[in-house]
Amino acid sequence: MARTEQLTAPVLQASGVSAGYGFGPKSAKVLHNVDLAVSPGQTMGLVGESGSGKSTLAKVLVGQLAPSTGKVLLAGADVGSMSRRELQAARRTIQLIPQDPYASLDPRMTVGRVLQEALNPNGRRNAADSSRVTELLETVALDGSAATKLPHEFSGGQRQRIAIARALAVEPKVIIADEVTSALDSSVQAEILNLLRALQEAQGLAYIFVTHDLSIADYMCDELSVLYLGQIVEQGGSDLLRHPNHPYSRLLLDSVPDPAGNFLAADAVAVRATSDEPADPAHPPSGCSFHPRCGRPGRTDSDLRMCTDDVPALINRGGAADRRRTACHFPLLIDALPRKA
Ligand SMILES: Nc1ncnc2c1ncn2[C@@H]1O[C@H](COP(=O)(O)OP(=O)(O)OP(=O)(O)O)[C@@H](O)[C@H]1O
Repeated sequence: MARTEQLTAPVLQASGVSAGYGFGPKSAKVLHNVDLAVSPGQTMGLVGESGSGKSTLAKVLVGQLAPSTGKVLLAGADVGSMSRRELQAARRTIQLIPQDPYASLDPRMTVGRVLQEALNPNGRRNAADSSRVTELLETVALDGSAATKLPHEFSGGQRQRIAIARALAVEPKVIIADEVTSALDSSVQAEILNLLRALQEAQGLAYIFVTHDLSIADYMCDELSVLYLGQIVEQGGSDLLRHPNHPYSRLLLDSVPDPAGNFLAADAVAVRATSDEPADPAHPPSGCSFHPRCGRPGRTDSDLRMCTDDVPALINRGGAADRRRTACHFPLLIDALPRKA
Protein backbone atom coordinates (compact mmCIF):
# COMPACT_ATOMS: atom_id res chain seq x y z
CA MET A 1 0.00 0.00 0.00
CA ALA A 2 1.41 3.41 0.87
CA ARG A 3 4.64 1.61 1.85
CA THR A 4 5.98 4.94 2.94
CA GLU A 5 9.12 5.17 5.01
CA GLN A 6 8.18 8.47 6.69
CA LEU A 7 5.17 7.69 8.79
CA THR A 8 3.50 10.17 11.05
CA ALA A 9 2.47 9.40 14.64
CA PRO A 10 -0.02 6.55 15.08
CA VAL A 11 -3.66 7.52 14.68
CA LEU A 12 -4.86 4.36 16.43
CA GLN A 13 -3.04 2.30 19.03
CA ALA A 14 -3.81 -0.64 21.28
CA SER A 15 -1.58 -0.88 24.33
CA GLY A 16 -1.62 -4.00 26.51
CA VAL A 17 -5.21 -4.75 25.51
CA SER A 18 -6.96 -7.82 26.91
CA ALA A 19 -10.65 -8.47 26.32
CA GLY A 20 -13.26 -11.18 26.40
CA TYR A 21 -16.90 -12.07 26.62
CA GLY A 22 -19.39 -12.72 29.42
CA PHE A 23 -19.46 -11.77 33.07
CA GLY A 24 -18.43 -13.31 36.40
CA PRO A 25 -17.52 -17.00 36.52
CA LYS A 26 -18.69 -17.47 32.91
CA SER A 27 -16.43 -14.76 31.53
CA ALA A 28 -13.80 -15.80 29.00
CA LYS A 29 -10.76 -13.71 28.17
CA VAL A 30 -9.92 -14.35 24.52
CA LEU A 31 -7.54 -11.48 23.75
CA HIS A 32 -4.30 -11.25 25.72
CA ASN A 33 -2.03 -8.22 26.11
CA VAL A 34 -2.19 -6.94 22.53
CA ASP A 35 -0.06 -4.00 21.33
CA LEU A 36 -0.41 -2.50 17.89
CA ALA A 37 -0.34 0.85 16.15
CA VAL A 38 -1.35 2.20 12.76
CA SER A 39 -0.47 5.56 11.21
CA PRO A 40 -2.29 7.64 8.58
CA GLY A 41 -1.84 6.11 5.12
CA GLN A 42 -0.73 2.77 6.60
CA THR A 43 -2.38 -0.66 6.63
CA MET A 44 -1.96 -3.05 9.54
CA GLY A 45 -3.09 -6.60 8.73
CA LEU A 46 -4.45 -9.01 11.32
CA VAL A 47 -3.96 -12.61 10.28
CA GLY A 48 -4.48 -15.92 12.04
CA GLU A 49 -6.69 -18.98 12.05
CA SER A 50 -10.39 -18.92 12.76
CA GLY A 51 -10.92 -18.21 16.47
CA SER A 52 -7.54 -16.49 16.94
CA GLY A 53 -9.26 -13.27 18.03
CA LYS A 54 -9.07 -11.07 14.92
CA SER A 55 -12.71 -9.98 15.04
CA THR A 56 -12.58 -9.54 18.81
CA LEU A 57 -9.63 -7.18 18.41
CA ALA A 58 -11.50 -5.33 15.63
CA LYS A 59 -14.48 -4.93 17.99
CA VAL A 60 -12.27 -3.50 20.73
CA LEU A 61 -10.63 -1.05 18.31
CA VAL A 62 -13.94 0.17 16.94
CA GLY A 63 -15.38 0.55 20.45
CA GLN A 64 -17.98 -2.24 20.33
CA LEU A 65 -16.23 -4.15 23.13
CA ALA A 66 -14.46 -2.57 26.11
CA PRO A 67 -11.00 -3.90 26.96
CA SER A 68 -10.75 -5.55 30.40
CA THR A 69 -7.21 -4.21 30.71
CA GLY A 70 -5.05 -1.95 28.57
CA LYS A 71 -5.86 1.12 26.51
CA VAL A 72 -7.05 2.12 23.08
CA LEU A 73 -5.55 5.44 22.02
CA LEU A 74 -6.95 7.58 19.25
CA ALA A 75 -4.47 10.21 18.01
CA GLY A 76 -2.68 9.67 21.33
CA ALA A 77 -5.78 10.22 23.52
CA ASP A 78 -7.01 7.40 25.76
CA VAL A 79 -10.50 6.46 24.55
CA GLY A 80 -11.26 5.04 28.05
CA SER A 81 -10.92 8.42 29.75
CA MET A 82 -12.89 10.52 27.24
CA SER A 83 -16.07 12.36 28.12
CA ARG A 84 -19.27 11.10 26.51
CA ARG A 85 -19.16 13.84 23.94
CA GLU A 86 -15.51 13.26 23.09
CA LEU A 87 -16.22 9.56 22.82
CA GLN A 88 -19.08 10.13 20.36
CA ALA A 89 -16.80 12.20 18.14
CA ALA A 90 -13.98 9.66 18.50
CA ARG A 91 -16.25 6.78 17.50
CA ARG A 92 -17.04 8.52 14.22
CA THR A 93 -13.38 8.67 13.27
CA ILE A 94 -13.11 4.85 13.31
CA GLN A 95 -15.45 3.03 10.98
CA LEU A 96 -15.96 -0.71 10.56
CA ILE A 97 -16.69 -2.29 7.19
CA PRO A 98 -18.12 -5.72 7.91
CA GLN A 99 -17.74 -8.94 5.94
CA ASP A 100 -21.35 -9.17 4.80
CA PRO A 101 -22.68 -5.85 3.53
CA TYR A 102 -26.11 -7.35 2.88
CA ALA A 103 -26.62 -8.18 6.55
CA SER A 104 -25.50 -4.69 7.57
CA LEU A 105 -27.70 -2.75 5.11
CA ASP A 106 -31.39 -2.40 6.04
CA PRO A 107 -33.21 -4.11 3.13
CA ARG A 108 -36.12 -1.63 3.34
CA MET A 109 -33.99 1.51 3.13
CA THR A 110 -32.91 3.04 -0.16
CA VAL A 111 -29.19 3.51 -0.55
CA GLY A 112 -29.73 7.27 -0.47
CA ARG A 113 -31.40 7.00 2.93
CA VAL A 114 -28.67 4.70 4.26
CA LEU A 115 -26.10 7.33 3.34
CA GLN A 116 -28.21 10.23 4.61
CA GLU A 117 -28.56 8.53 7.99
CA ALA A 118 -24.80 8.04 8.11
CA LEU A 119 -24.32 11.74 7.30
CA ASN A 120 -26.83 12.79 9.99
CA PRO A 121 -27.07 10.19 12.75
CA ASN A 122 -29.20 12.64 14.81
CA GLY A 123 -31.94 12.58 12.15
CA ARG A 124 -31.70 16.20 10.99
CA ARG A 125 -31.55 16.66 7.24
CA ASN A 126 -29.34 19.12 5.51
CA ALA A 127 -29.97 20.79 2.14
CA ALA A 128 -26.52 19.69 0.93
CA ASP A 129 -27.19 16.02 1.75
CA SER A 130 -28.31 14.85 -1.67
CA SER A 131 -25.27 16.25 -3.45
CA ARG A 132 -23.05 14.71 -0.74
CA VAL A 133 -24.83 11.35 -1.27
CA THR A 134 -24.12 11.55 -5.03
CA GLU A 135 -20.51 12.49 -4.29
CA LEU A 136 -20.09 9.51 -1.92
CA LEU A 137 -21.55 7.12 -4.50
CA GLU A 138 -19.23 8.48 -7.17
CA THR A 139 -16.26 8.13 -4.80
CA VAL A 140 -16.90 4.38 -4.73
CA ALA A 141 -17.51 4.29 -8.52
CA LEU A 142 -21.31 3.93 -8.37
CA ASP A 143 -23.74 6.06 -10.34
CA GLY A 144 -25.69 8.72 -8.42
CA SER A 145 -28.92 7.00 -9.52
CA ALA A 146 -28.06 4.17 -7.06
CA ALA A 147 -29.47 6.42 -4.32
CA THR A 148 -33.09 5.57 -5.23
CA LYS A 149 -32.57 1.80 -5.19
CA LEU A 150 -32.80 -0.84 -2.46
CA PRO A 151 -29.80 -3.00 -1.40
CA HIS A 152 -31.19 -6.19 -3.02
CA GLU A 153 -30.96 -4.51 -6.44
CA PHE A 154 -27.15 -4.60 -6.24
CA SER A 155 -24.53 -7.33 -6.63
CA GLY A 156 -22.32 -8.36 -3.69
CA GLY A 157 -19.46 -6.17 -4.90
CA GLN A 158 -21.74 -3.15 -5.38
CA ARG A 159 -23.18 -3.66 -1.89
CA GLN A 160 -19.67 -3.66 -0.49
CA ARG A 161 -19.07 -0.36 -2.33
CA ILE A 162 -22.20 1.03 -0.63
CA ALA A 163 -20.87 -0.14 2.75
CA ILE A 164 -17.58 1.64 1.99
CA ALA A 165 -19.48 4.82 0.98
CA ARG A 166 -21.41 4.65 4.26
CA ALA A 167 -18.16 4.36 6.22
CA LEU A 168 -16.69 7.32 4.33
CA ALA A 169 -19.74 9.52 5.03
CA VAL A 170 -18.38 10.59 8.43
CA GLU A 171 -14.90 11.34 7.06
CA PRO A 172 -13.14 8.75 9.23
CA LYS A 173 -9.42 8.58 9.93
CA VAL A 174 -9.33 4.82 10.42
CA ILE A 175 -11.22 2.07 8.64
CA ILE A 176 -11.37 -1.41 10.08
CA ALA A 177 -12.06 -3.84 7.26
CA ASP A 178 -13.14 -7.23 8.62
CA GLU A 179 -12.83 -9.91 5.90
CA VAL A 180 -14.41 -7.42 3.46
CA THR A 181 -13.80 -9.47 0.34
CA SER A 182 -14.18 -13.02 1.62
CA ALA A 183 -17.78 -13.31 0.34
CA LEU A 184 -16.88 -12.05 -3.16
CA ASP A 185 -15.63 -13.68 -6.39
CA SER A 186 -11.93 -13.16 -7.00
CA SER A 187 -12.32 -10.59 -9.83
CA VAL A 188 -14.71 -8.55 -7.67
CA GLN A 189 -12.34 -8.98 -4.72
CA ALA A 190 -9.58 -7.32 -6.74
CA GLU A 191 -11.85 -4.38 -7.65
CA ILE A 192 -12.75 -3.76 -4.00
CA LEU A 193 -9.12 -4.07 -2.84
CA ASN A 194 -8.00 -1.61 -5.52
CA LEU A 195 -10.80 0.80 -4.58
CA LEU A 196 -9.67 0.66 -0.93
CA ARG A 197 -6.07 1.31 -1.95
CA ALA A 198 -7.07 4.28 -4.12
CA LEU A 199 -9.19 5.73 -1.29
CA GLN A 200 -6.32 5.34 1.12
CA GLU A 201 -3.96 7.15 -1.19
CA ALA A 202 -6.45 9.97 -1.82
CA GLN A 203 -7.60 10.43 1.78
CA GLY A 204 -4.64 9.28 3.90
CA LEU A 205 -6.81 6.70 5.66
CA ALA A 206 -5.33 4.21 8.10
CA TYR A 207 -6.59 0.66 7.68
CA ILE A 208 -6.78 -2.28 10.01
CA PHE A 209 -7.25 -5.15 7.60
CA VAL A 210 -8.58 -8.41 9.01
CA THR A 211 -8.08 -11.35 6.69
CA HIS A 212 -7.38 -15.05 6.73
CA ASP A 213 -6.08 -14.80 3.15
CA LEU A 214 -2.30 -14.31 3.20
CA SER A 215 -2.10 -13.28 -0.46
CA ILE A 216 -4.57 -10.46 0.27
CA ALA A 217 -2.56 -9.53 3.36
CA ASP A 218 0.57 -9.41 1.22
CA TYR A 219 -1.13 -7.20 -1.37
CA MET A 220 -2.77 -4.79 1.06
CA CYS A 221 -0.67 -4.49 4.19
CA ASP A 222 2.42 -2.55 5.20
CA GLU A 223 2.55 -4.16 8.63
CA LEU A 224 1.24 -7.47 9.92
CA SER A 225 0.22 -8.86 13.28
CA VAL A 226 -0.05 -12.63 13.43
CA LEU A 227 -2.54 -13.71 16.09
CA TYR A 228 -2.60 -17.07 17.80
CA LEU A 229 -5.06 -17.82 20.63
CA GLY A 230 -5.68 -14.13 21.20
CA GLN A 231 -1.99 -13.18 21.39
CA ILE A 232 0.22 -11.50 18.84
CA VAL A 233 2.99 -14.01 18.18
CA GLU A 234 4.71 -12.07 15.42
CA GLN A 235 4.52 -8.47 14.28
CA GLY A 236 6.43 -6.46 11.71
CA GLY A 237 6.60 -5.41 8.08
CA SER A 238 4.59 -7.50 5.65
CA ASP A 239 7.87 -9.05 4.43
CA LEU A 240 7.54 -11.35 7.42
CA LEU A 241 5.38 -13.40 5.06
CA ARG A 242 8.52 -14.18 3.09
CA HIS A 243 10.74 -15.07 6.06
CA PRO A 244 8.57 -15.84 9.07
CA ASN A 245 10.45 -16.29 12.32
CA HIS A 246 7.60 -17.72 14.39
CA PRO A 247 6.79 -21.40 13.77
CA TYR A 248 3.07 -20.52 13.73
CA SER A 249 3.55 -17.89 11.00
CA ARG A 250 5.51 -20.52 9.09
CA LEU A 251 2.70 -23.00 9.55
CA LEU A 252 0.16 -20.52 8.19
CA LEU A 253 2.33 -20.03 5.11
CA ASP A 254 3.00 -23.71 4.62
CA SER A 255 -0.75 -24.29 4.51
CA VAL A 256 -1.21 -21.93 1.55
CA PRO A 257 -1.52 -23.93 -1.68
CA ASP A 258 0.35 -21.60 -4.00
CA PRO A 259 1.95 -23.44 -6.92
CA ALA A 260 4.07 -20.41 -7.85
CA GLY A 261 5.50 -20.37 -4.33
CA ASN A 262 5.01 -16.61 -4.15
CA PHE A 263 3.70 -16.52 -0.65
CA LEU A 264 5.56 -19.48 0.77
CA ALA A 265 8.52 -19.04 3.03
CA ALA A 266 11.59 -18.26 0.94
CA ASP A 267 13.81 -20.78 2.72
CA ALA A 268 11.33 -23.64 2.32
CA VAL A 269 11.83 -25.25 5.72
CA ALA A 270 8.55 -26.89 6.62
CA VAL A 271 7.38 -26.86 10.22
CA ARG A 272 4.96 -29.71 10.76
CA ALA A 273 2.26 -29.05 13.29
CA THR A 274 2.06 -31.83 15.83
CA SER A 275 -1.69 -31.20 16.07
CA ASP A 276 -4.26 -29.53 13.81
CA GLU A 277 -6.35 -28.12 16.59
CA PRO A 278 -5.61 -24.85 18.34
CA ALA A 279 -6.48 -24.81 22.06
CA ASP A 280 -9.24 -22.69 23.56
CA PRO A 281 -8.15 -19.00 23.62
CA ALA A 282 -9.93 -18.60 26.95
CA HIS A 283 -7.61 -21.29 28.43
CA PRO A 284 -4.29 -20.99 26.61
CA PRO A 285 -1.61 -23.62 27.35
CA SER A 286 1.19 -22.79 29.81
CA GLY A 287 4.43 -21.22 28.63
CA CYS A 288 4.32 -20.56 24.89
CA SER A 289 0.67 -21.08 23.97
CA PHE A 290 1.72 -22.61 20.64
CA HIS A 291 3.96 -25.27 22.26
CA PRO A 292 1.49 -28.20 22.04
CA ARG A 293 1.37 -27.80 18.24
CA CYS A 294 4.89 -26.64 17.55
CA GLY A 295 7.07 -28.79 15.33
CA ARG A 296 10.07 -26.44 15.34
CA PRO A 297 13.06 -28.73 14.63
CA GLY A 298 16.34 -28.88 16.52
CA ARG A 299 15.30 -28.25 20.13
CA THR A 300 16.90 -30.03 23.10
CA ASP A 301 14.95 -31.31 26.12
CA SER A 302 15.87 -28.23 28.12
CA ASP A 303 14.75 -26.04 25.20
CA LEU A 304 11.41 -27.85 25.23
CA ARG A 305 11.03 -27.21 28.96
CA MET A 306 11.48 -23.51 28.29
CA CYS A 307 8.69 -23.68 25.69
CA THR A 308 6.29 -25.43 28.06
CA ASP A 309 7.09 -23.33 31.15
CA ASP A 310 8.02 -19.77 30.14
CA VAL A 311 5.83 -17.28 28.30
CA PRO A 312 7.93 -15.81 25.46
CA ALA A 313 7.88 -12.02 25.21
CA LEU A 314 7.06 -10.32 21.91
CA ILE A 315 10.48 -8.80 21.26
CA ASN A 316 12.99 -8.29 18.49
CA ARG A 317 14.94 -11.53 18.14
CA GLY A 318 16.51 -11.11 14.73
CA GLY A 319 19.03 -8.33 15.39
CA ALA A 320 19.14 -4.68 14.45
CA ALA A 321 18.52 -5.27 10.73
CA ASP A 322 15.19 -6.92 11.45
CA ARG A 323 12.68 -4.71 13.24
CA ARG A 324 10.04 -7.39 13.62
CA ARG A 325 9.04 -8.74 17.02
CA THR A 326 8.54 -12.44 17.63
CA ALA A 327 7.11 -14.22 20.68
CA CYS A 328 9.16 -17.41 20.44
CA HIS A 329 12.10 -18.69 22.51
CA PHE A 330 13.57 -20.41 19.44
CA PRO A 331 12.56 -18.42 16.39
CA LEU A 332 13.25 -19.74 12.91
CA LEU A 333 16.01 -17.27 12.12
CA ILE A 334 17.09 -17.87 8.56
CA ASP A 335 20.79 -18.36 9.30
CA ALA A 336 20.12 -20.80 12.12
CA LEU A 337 17.79 -23.06 10.16
CA PRO A 338 18.60 -26.53 8.95
CA ARG A 339 18.22 -26.53 5.14
CA LYS A 340 16.24 -29.03 3.15
CA ALA A 341 18.37 -31.14 0.78
N1 LIG B 1 -19.91 -13.04 21.22
C1 LIG B 1 -19.08 -13.96 21.70
N2 LIG B 1 -19.32 -14.56 22.89
C2 LIG B 1 -18.48 -15.48 23.41
N3 LIG B 1 -17.33 -15.88 22.78
C3 LIG B 1 -17.05 -15.34 21.60
C4 LIG B 1 -17.90 -14.34 20.98
N4 LIG B 1 -17.35 -14.00 19.80
C5 LIG B 1 -16.21 -14.69 19.67
N5 LIG B 1 -16.03 -15.51 20.75
C6 LIG B 1 -14.90 -16.42 20.98
O1 LIG B 1 -13.71 -15.62 20.98
C7 LIG B 1 -12.64 -16.34 20.34
C8 LIG B 1 -12.07 -15.45 19.23
O2 LIG B 1 -13.08 -15.31 18.23
P1 LIG B 1 -12.97 -14.26 17.03
O3 LIG B 1 -14.27 -14.28 16.29
O4 LIG B 1 -12.48 -12.97 17.56
O5 LIG B 1 -11.83 -14.94 16.15
P2 LIG B 1 -11.48 -14.71 14.63
O6 LIG B 1 -10.00 -14.87 14.54
O7 LIG B 1 -12.06 -13.41 14.16
O8 LIG B 1 -12.20 -15.93 13.93
P3 LIG B 1 -12.91 -15.97 12.49
O9 LIG B 1 -11.79 -15.87 11.48
O10 LIG B 1 -13.56 -17.33 12.48
O11 LIG B 1 -13.89 -14.85 12.44
C9 LIG B 1 -13.23 -17.66 19.85
O12 LIG B 1 -12.90 -18.66 20.80
C10 LIG B 1 -14.71 -17.40 19.83
O13 LIG B 1 -15.42 -18.61 20.08
